[in-house]
Amino acid sequence: MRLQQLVTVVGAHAEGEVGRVITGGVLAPPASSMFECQQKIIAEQDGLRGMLLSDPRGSVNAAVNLITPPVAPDADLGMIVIESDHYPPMSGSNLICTVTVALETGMVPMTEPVTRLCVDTPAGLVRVAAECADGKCRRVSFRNVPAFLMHRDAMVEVPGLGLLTVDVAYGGMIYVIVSAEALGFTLAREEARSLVETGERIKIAAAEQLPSIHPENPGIHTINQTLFAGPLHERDGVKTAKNAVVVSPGRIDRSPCGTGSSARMAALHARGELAVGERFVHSSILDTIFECAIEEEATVGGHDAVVTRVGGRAWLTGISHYGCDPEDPFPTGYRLNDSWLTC
Ligand SMILES: O=C(O)[C@H]1NCC[C@@H]1O
Repeated sequence: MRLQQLVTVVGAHAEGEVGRVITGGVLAPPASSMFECQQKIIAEQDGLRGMLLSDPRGSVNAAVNLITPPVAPDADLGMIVIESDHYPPMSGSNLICTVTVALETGMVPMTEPVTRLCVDTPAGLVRVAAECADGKCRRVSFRNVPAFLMHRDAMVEVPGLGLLTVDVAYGGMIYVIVSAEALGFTLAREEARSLVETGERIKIAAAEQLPSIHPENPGIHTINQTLFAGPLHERDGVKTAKNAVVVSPGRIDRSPCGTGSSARMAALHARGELAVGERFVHSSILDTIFECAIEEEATVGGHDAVVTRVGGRAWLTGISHYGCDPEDPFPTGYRLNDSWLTC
């Protein structure tokens, strides 16, 4: 066996969404912030994304996360999220996987019944409470970076769909939020392919027509995911909604989407539909749930914002070692769009 770089990856999923975690074989570059660390990885080590998230070693249906030393002095670990087409500043399902893997493999000491950690991400510091028992991390909840609306009731012309009314909100990455009902979707599993095709079209049109830049970090810009929002219901006194987020190049987030949940809460709060302290149960296309709430109001670059908490569970699925034979013709992988849809 001749492998040029041996990368150790622990498999995990959060409420159905695969978020693998690199625990060895990759050194993060030195940087003065996690955002700079992310930018250096994009510039210098992007081959890792191709190698781990494309055929023949991986798949576009997963994300991988690199655990790094933190840059901020009061953080416990750093996290760089690598998705198939994008490096998001933050990701809820990936954070839940990363924390669960870090605790269950002993990279970070576990304290029962609750381990409190601060994770340094390109979006900022995220404080985490991990409920642990008998060596198992049972639930991870995190206080996300502030979420806010960037465009409210904006109009987007989408080829084949006409003029749509959408919101754009930031929850750790930038979402175009569209009513699922208005487009005839119930968010059932059988709709996955059609949701992906429609969602990618909406994302491309909205990204072009609704420029969106984070007011405090202009490096965070451009809509990169579509969130189909199901109707808000109240069940047993608790606000709840289903959603489906389309992750490029074209698949549905299997989890309820942590950053999308924060973005949705910002939009609901702006309309007076979700108050500070009120519970919000967000469910996925698989009917798995994230328990959410708005903890407090905030402001970001003059925008009204909310600080949200999102919680869910993750499970480890295995440990793999990946590498590349020096004669392998596909060192950074390849893609064929037979397994997803491209517009
Ligand atoms: O939970 C989240 O925030 C995400 N899950 C996959 C797509 C987003 O990164």
